[in-house]
Amino acid sequence: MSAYEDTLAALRRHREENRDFDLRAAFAADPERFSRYSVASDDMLLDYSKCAVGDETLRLLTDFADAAGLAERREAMFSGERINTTEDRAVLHTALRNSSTPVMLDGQDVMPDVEAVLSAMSAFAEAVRAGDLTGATGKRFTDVVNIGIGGSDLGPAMATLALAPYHDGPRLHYVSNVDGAHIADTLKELDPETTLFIVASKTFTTVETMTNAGTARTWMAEKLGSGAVGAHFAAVSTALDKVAAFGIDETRVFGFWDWVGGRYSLWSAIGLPIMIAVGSENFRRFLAGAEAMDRHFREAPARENMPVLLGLVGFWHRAVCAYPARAVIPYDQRLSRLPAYLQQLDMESNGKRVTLDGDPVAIPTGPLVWGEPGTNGQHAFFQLLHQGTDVIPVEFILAANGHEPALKHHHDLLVANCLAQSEALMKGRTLEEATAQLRAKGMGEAEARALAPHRVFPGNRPSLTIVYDKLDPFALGRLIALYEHRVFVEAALFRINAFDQWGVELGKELATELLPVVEGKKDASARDASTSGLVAHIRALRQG
Ligand SMILES: O=P(O)(O)OC[C@H]1O[C@](O)(CO)[C@@H](O)[C@@H]1O
Repeated sequence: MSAYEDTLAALRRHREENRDFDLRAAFAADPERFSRYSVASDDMLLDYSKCAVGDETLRLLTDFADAAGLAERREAMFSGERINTTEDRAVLHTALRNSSTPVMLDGQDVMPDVEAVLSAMSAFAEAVRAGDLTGATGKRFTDVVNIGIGGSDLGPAMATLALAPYHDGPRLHYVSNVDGAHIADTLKELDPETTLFIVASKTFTTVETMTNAGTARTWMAEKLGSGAVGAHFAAVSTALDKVAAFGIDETRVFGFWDWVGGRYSLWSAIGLPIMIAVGSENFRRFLAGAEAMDRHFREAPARENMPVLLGLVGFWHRAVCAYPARAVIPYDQRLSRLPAYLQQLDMESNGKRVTLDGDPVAIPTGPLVWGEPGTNGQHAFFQLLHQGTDVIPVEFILAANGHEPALKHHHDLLVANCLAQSEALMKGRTLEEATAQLRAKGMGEAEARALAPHRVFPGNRPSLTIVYDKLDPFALGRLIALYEHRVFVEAALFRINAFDQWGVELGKELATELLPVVEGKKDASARDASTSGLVAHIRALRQG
């Protein structure tokens, strides 16, 4: 057996031997449990003491990380090796927020290009913000519409909302869905004279984005004349030839590189709408936060390293405890798009079924990631987290301070609720406690015994909590980079390639084949019975 298989077997044995691990007992036995199983860097704290791990678990997990070659793989990423082997690409999103050393790729420093694009973005963004760059009729831009999908949408959309207190530029809108409702509802609110479109697509071939961009171009031409269109469009892409073919002037095109994965691209020119919203200085602070996390990830020893610990605990829950999902619950309304963003980051990266060598994986890989902000989630799905039959580890994210000092009582309630949920998941409520509570309310013995089982919480359910001072641009950059690196750590332990996404291809190919069938230009008889039955039903409804 290899060291990897050996340590995995040891981890599984350890899990079996500790099946009855009880968090309540662990806290009762060890007053130091919180300080032992939490780690801080500046104002950011990661508390994983409410997860069923101990020193031996962490020793085995770090041995496993060594056997999986985590440290070597991390170094390979930072130093520009082509670790995305199925696409033969380097993975260098960390270079986009690097402010110090040269970053070499194939013998060349990529930093001058990175800096040049950042400067061009800043000049463009600041001109839009100041009203120096205007639409065709000379009016300043009041609204910016980003047209993109996946990594060309979710990151900027999430960050724009997260940084709302810093948003002093034009209004931002995000159109992603090919459903015409999305662009129609957006355009309804807009004045073409004061609207700027950014077409954001790494490949500039994505059908949703190209369709929406075409519709936006037609709308603009119909409203202001075709000569006006150029002044109202900019683009972000790695495929500069395709942008030129679409007709966007090269002075309004911001490039990036194939070594930036779509879901890791909000630090690149894909972040242009964020910069227009909050200004280039705040965008630089956002990058600086990510860079601080990069340094921490690269340098801190495993037991003090937040992304490593988050990844080890995530791996423990998924691959050893076999929990199918994890919930990410930001107690921050402005992080309400974070779960959707993390779904792409995590599930498109680690939803893989073969190893780097192409062999079927022997362990479960990336979990289902989902969530909603607290406290809203409490009134929706927390019932299942507390009393459902599956154990779903929860990740709470919380700022100590809000941006509304006049509404401090709201923030106090928010914090109390967040802490209450992790306490409730851990402590639960026994049958005896539930029965006693009902008796104390004056309920008769028979009724109390009948109702008490419904009020039992098993408890002993794992959660971890990330706390920081305030959600400012630096803190957001650090938080996103923390999650990026956690995904990296888990991928290294799963021994999969986190940087390709072949699983999205088949559906795209079939959609291309099905379009003429839906349009009625081709008959559906060659499809399976279900698909052709659905096509027939839809056609009948369309004719009726
Ligand atoms: O930026 P593009 O090339 O339009 O791609 C959008 C998204 O589509 C995907 O390729 C998946 O279909 C994502 O990885 C990517 O972020």
